[in-house]
Amino acid sequence: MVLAELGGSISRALQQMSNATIIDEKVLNDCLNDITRALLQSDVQFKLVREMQTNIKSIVNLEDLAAGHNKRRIIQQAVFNELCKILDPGKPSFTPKKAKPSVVMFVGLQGSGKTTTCTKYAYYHQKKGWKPALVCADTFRAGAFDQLKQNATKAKIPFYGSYMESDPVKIAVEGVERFKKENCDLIIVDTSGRHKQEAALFEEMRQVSEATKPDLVIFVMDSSIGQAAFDQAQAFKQSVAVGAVIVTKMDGHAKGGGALSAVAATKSPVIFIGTGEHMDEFEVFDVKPFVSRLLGMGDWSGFMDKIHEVVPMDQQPELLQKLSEGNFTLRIMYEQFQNILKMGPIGQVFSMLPGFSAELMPKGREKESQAKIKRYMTMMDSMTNEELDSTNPKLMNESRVMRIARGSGRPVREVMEMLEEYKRLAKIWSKMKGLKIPKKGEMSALSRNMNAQHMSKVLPPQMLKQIGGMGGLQSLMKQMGSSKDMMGMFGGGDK
Ligand SMILES: Nc1nc2c(ncn2[C@@H]2O[C@H](COP(=O)(O)OP(=O)(O)OP(=O)(O)O)[C@@H](O)[C@H]2O)c(=O)[nH]1
Repeated sequence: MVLAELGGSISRALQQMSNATIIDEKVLNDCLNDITRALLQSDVQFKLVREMQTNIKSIVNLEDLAAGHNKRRIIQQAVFNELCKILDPGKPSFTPKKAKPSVVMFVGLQGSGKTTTCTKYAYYHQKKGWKPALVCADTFRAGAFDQLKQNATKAKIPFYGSYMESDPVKIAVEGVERFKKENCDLIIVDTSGRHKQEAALFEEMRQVSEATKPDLVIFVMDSSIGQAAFDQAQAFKQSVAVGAVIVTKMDGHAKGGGALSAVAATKSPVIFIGTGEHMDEFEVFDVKPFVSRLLGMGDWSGFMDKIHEVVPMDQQPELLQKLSEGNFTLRIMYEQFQNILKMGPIGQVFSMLPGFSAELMPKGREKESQAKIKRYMTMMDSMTNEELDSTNPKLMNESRVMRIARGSGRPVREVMEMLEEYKRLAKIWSKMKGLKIPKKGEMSALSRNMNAQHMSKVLPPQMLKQIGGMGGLQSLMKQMGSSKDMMGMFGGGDK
């Protein structure tokens, strides 16, 4: 996401300043001007940037800098604090409680990603043991109900809506009542959008809100709207009691700075960000780790959380067993691809570690490899169970390859390429053969080394070099304390 570029620009400005032999007012001003420019280019509202610049200048004491204190740290800390201040409205949003019915209403312009986000929000909670339900009160856009129905069905979430009824208030009330009776604890109401802010939209929102009395109204904003973010967020806040913000499409070319403006305009926190079209491309938004990452200061807890979140713990012992027997099948490859996709581009995950920035992965490459993984998965979707579970490379004869190519609509060349990739991975994983499976809490040095060895083959060479080669990787993994977490990244574990 382009916010990484903002982080890079700020880091460069700080670096340039700390390279200067004498820090005088001019050097400090140049540094702050560079930071200001970077923020404006990322669509942070002009007024906010101005305020921030003034605040930093009043906090940073030139004498401290001249006295040889760590200049970079002092300014970085001031920038960190100011960015956190903008993103933290000072009070948390309403948090629904499990097993107690809450109504959450979603509002936003058409195309902001509202309907998709409703389902992502429901799915996120469902995975955590909630009983969510979706109500489609969007009677304005033809096809809105079908879209919600499709998403909800895929995620196995109960839904309510109507093809005949044109009154959104009536549908919203009926849906909320029904799901309250069914003991759902998170009732999500998707409302209509319009292409632009207009009176009819705001009036409809007010009516739905009055009739359903939501515990929380979430404003969904497309991160690519740029400098318009502040005014748009403010307009919604003036019509309904917006209590939280979700910023979508943070994976795209959006500059993302609009998130800061939306918080300032609504005085409500960003609670999640959307990072893709898929159901699980949705991340909890935490101010400090986010800003920390932005400034290249690392986000240790985010890294751990991400890994824990994507690794299906219940699958780990079974998987490790198969690997220790040397059985790396296409199905296992498919499941690992699923993990990688859930985790986000690997470079993005590594950017959460101190000292690693998203710039480490050549820009654009992560997307490319993600798209390739998705293509491979499409081809594997056309395979039979026998093919997916076999460890016999000879099974994949010409006619099978042709059939898979036809079934998935991909060229034969790509199927061959995917099978080559499988062979490459199978070779790497074959090193796990004979690995003694440690009992819970008994992660041995041997398995730790195996992990480091395995990781060294999977990491892009330039990343491995940056870590300090094999030795660096091993000590990094030791520092992380639990090698289980690193194992988990590739689907293994020490259960
Ligand atoms: N890349 C990316 N696309 C997203 C994200 N969230 C939503 N989208 C896409 O944005 C488009 C619009 O999303 P919808 O959910 O239909 O938008 P909406 O705001 O509900 O639109 P209306 O129902 O017409 O008001 C769809 O193609 C979604 O797949 C995201 O986080 N990243």
